[in-house]
Amino acid sequence: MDYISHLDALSSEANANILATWSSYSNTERESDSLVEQLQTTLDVEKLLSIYLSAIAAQYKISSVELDTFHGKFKSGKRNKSSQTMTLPIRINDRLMGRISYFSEKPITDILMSSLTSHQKKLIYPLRNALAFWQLQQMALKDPLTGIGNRAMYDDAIEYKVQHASRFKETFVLMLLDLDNFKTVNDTHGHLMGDDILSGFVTLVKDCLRGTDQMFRFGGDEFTILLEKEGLNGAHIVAARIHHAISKNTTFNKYKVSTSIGCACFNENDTPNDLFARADKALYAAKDAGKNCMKIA
Ligand SMILES: Nc1nc2c(ncn2[C@@H]2O[C@H](COP(=O)(O)OP(=O)(O)OP(=O)(O)O)[C@@H](O)[C@H]2O)c(=O)[nH]1
Repeated sequence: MDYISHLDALSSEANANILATWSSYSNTERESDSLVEQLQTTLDVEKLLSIYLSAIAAQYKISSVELDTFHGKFKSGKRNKSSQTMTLPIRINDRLMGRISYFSEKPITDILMSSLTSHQKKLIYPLRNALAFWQLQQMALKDPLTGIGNRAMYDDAIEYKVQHASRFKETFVLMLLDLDNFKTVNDTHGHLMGDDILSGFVTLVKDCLRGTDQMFRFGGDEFTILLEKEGLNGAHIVAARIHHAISKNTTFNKYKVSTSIGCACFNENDTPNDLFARADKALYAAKDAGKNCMKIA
C-alpha cells in the first residue's frame, strides 16, 4: 500500500468510528444536552422555568411547575383542576434552595418521580445563578427599610407607564406624598422612631390602594404612587382615604405627623418629567396651604 492509500484507509476508519460514536449518542442524550444549553441562556428565573417546563411538558404531561424559594415564588404554565401534584426539594451540597411542585395530568408514580428528579438536576446550577441575580436586582431596586420600590424602580415604572398609557390611550395619576413635621420625630425621639414611622406610613398607605397601584419611596420622607387607570376623581377618593386612615392612627396622632399630597393626571404627550413637575408643584401648593391636604396641578 502506498502512503496516500494508507492515509485514505486511516481516514475512512476514523470516519467510521465517529459515525459509530454519533449513532450511539442517543436522542435522549442529545435532548438532555440541548436542555442544559438552553438553560444556560438566561438569568431570568421565570424564563428558566418556562424552558424547563417546555422540555418536560409533553413527555411527562406536566402542565405547570411552581418554584418556592426562601426569596420568593415563581411559576410557569397553568395547572388544571384535575392535575396531580408532586413536590421535589432542590438542594445544592445538601443545602435546601427551595422546592419545585409539578402539576401532572398523569398519575404520580415512582418512575415519574425518579425521571423528574434526574431532569431537575440540570436545572439546579442555572437556577442558583438566576436566583442570585434576581436577589441582586431586588436589592438594587427595593428600599430596604420599607420593602417598596426605590427611586430607580420608580424611574423604570413611570417610563413604562407613560409609554403604555400613550399607546393605549389610557389615563393614570401620579401622586407625590411628603410627610409633614417628620423632622421633629427624628430630632425629638431619634432616628429609630423615625424609621418606624416611615415603615408604618407605607403599611397604612398600601392598605388604602388597590393591588394594581404601585407605591415607591422616592427618597427621605417623600413617596410616589401610580394610580392605575384612574383620573382625578379616583385621586380624590384615595387621598381622602389616606388622610382618614392617618387621622385615626394613634402613632401618627401622637407624633403629630400627617402627609401632604400633590397629584397630576397623565395628559397625552406628557413625558415622565412633565408629569412629575406638575405633581411636585401641587405638593408645594399643599404644603403652602397648611399641610395635611391634597392639591392637584
Ligand atoms: N428616620 C429616618 N429619617 C429620615 C430618613 N430619610 C430622611 N429622613 C429625615 O427626614 C426628614 C425630612 O425633612 P423634612 O421633609 O424637611 O421634614 P419635615 O419635618 O417633614 O418637613 P415638612 O415637610 O415641611 O413638614 C429629615 O430630618 C431627614 O433626616 C430615614 O430613612 N430614616
